[in-house]
Amino acid sequence: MNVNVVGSGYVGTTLAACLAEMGHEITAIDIDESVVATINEGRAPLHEPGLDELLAEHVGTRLQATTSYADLADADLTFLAIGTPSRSDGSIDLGPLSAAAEMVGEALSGLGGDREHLVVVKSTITPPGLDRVREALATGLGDVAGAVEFATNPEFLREGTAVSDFRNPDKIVFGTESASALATLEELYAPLIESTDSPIVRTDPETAMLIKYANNAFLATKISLANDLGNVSKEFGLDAYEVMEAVGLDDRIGEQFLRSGVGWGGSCFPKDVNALIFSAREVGYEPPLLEAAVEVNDRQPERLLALLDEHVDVAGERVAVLGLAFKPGTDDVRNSRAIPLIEGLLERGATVVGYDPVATETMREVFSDTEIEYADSAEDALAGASGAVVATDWDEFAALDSEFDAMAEPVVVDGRRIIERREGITYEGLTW
Ligand SMILES: NC(=O)c1ccc[n+]([C@@H]2O[C@H](COP(=O)([O-])OP(=O)(O)OC[C@H]3O[C@@H](n4cnc5c(N)ncnc54)[C@H](O)[C@@H]3O)[C@@H](O)[C@H]2O)c1
Ligand SMILES: O=c1ccn([C@@H]2O[C@H](COP(=O)(O)OP(=O)(O)O[C@H]3O[C@H](CO)[C@@H](O)[C@H](O)[C@H]3O)[C@@H](O)[C@H]2O)c(=O)[nH]1
Repeated sequence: MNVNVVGSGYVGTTLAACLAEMGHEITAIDIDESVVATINEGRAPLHEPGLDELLAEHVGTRLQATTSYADLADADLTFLAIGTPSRSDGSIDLGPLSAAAEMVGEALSGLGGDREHLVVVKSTITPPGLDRVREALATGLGDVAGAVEFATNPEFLREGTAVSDFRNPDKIVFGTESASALATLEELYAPLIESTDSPIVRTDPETAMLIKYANNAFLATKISLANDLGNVSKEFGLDAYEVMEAVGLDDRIGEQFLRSGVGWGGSCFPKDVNALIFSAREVGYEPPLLEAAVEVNDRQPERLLALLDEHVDVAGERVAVLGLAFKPGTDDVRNSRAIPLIEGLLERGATVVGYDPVATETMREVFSDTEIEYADSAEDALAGASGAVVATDWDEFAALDSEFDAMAEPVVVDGRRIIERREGITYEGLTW
């Protein structure tokens, strides 16, 4: 099939590359010229394992990128994979997605005769927000609004494992309004459905999106519950991981997403849980459990820093922050727990030196070189530091050993349970 993917971020680029791998002809559209140029060189515009290889293979044959919407109508369907960032009140900013929907509508307004086109929202957007996108699309389409169908197909991939998650989904959710739209999506995904046997959920566009929000809300709340229980374990002097590993053996609970520590970050959990709370309040419902999940999460960084305070007064001292990305395997620092940790250290008057294997450049957009220092290695970050705080569970941190010997005061506060306890360091963690 001939497919447009509008928006070439983590989701759009992964979708475009994986659909090309499935044999489809893909046009990736982004307003950012540098993103488009990078893709056309056969490289990913962001760090995502496996994506460079896929793009190198398919760009120039089945996949090309452009900033132009001009040829949109030549395709069978158009995905919208535009960001839906949070506003300060927790609601989502529908501006970028609505603007893109209107531009797509305008580009499709030349559709003539009996030609039909399907517009599929891949972005995460609350059910009430979908009407805004429908309206924006209809505004752009003008007279030919009837020739375009609307559907949703929420995405469940994780950053850092986006390509493998896309290739092996736990489920595929189609939110459609007609049998023909459903048939188009099933034809598009047929190679994936056949190769993976993934369950297909067929529903309406709004329910599909609530499934996405409920999924993320459940996972974020599961981690917050693990953190709440982890804090109780710590206060009892017991090992939270030993407890939760055993709890996770219950099939009804499951072993995943029980790792307690400094909390959840990223471009999705904080944004999506807050958007769900905001939308629920708008229709008159206060969701207490979701509010508590956010509150527990917001408190974890300060709990971690309090452990450091017990050992060192960091005012005027150098403190290493190991890990800047919100999780390993990505250069994304959106809502990374490293951010409140760095803010807390700066408030205490510390000189912060951050290190991350891939996320230094993205974190530089949050904290400039005048606010914090950036080191080229964990070893350099630790040298002369009077404390180290671990914000991300990169594998390489598990191998750190003699590097701690160069610290001025070897106090290591582990927010991710990744550092080996060893002689010569004072180890503190939230979980034991
Ligand atoms: N990141 C994830 O892991 C993930 C997973 C599942 C769902 N989602 C959802 O998918 C959506 C996209 O997320 P993302 O992380 O890929 O976003 P992103 O910010 O990485 O990428 C968005 C891209 O859209 C481009 N863009 C903005 N306006 C445009 C326009 N008018 N026309 C063309 N391109 C335009 C931007 O330049 C950017 O490259 C969000 O709603 C998000 O919640 C994200
Ligand atoms: O046991 C755990 C598991 C995760 N985390 C943290 O939770 C955050 C989110 O991790 P993860 O879910 O792996 O990453 P995301 O890429 O944000 O993926 C989530 O958000 C995406 C965007 O909506 C969804 O598509 C995915 O299904 C959903 O897992 C990170 O800060 C992790 O460090 C923990 O603290 N403990």
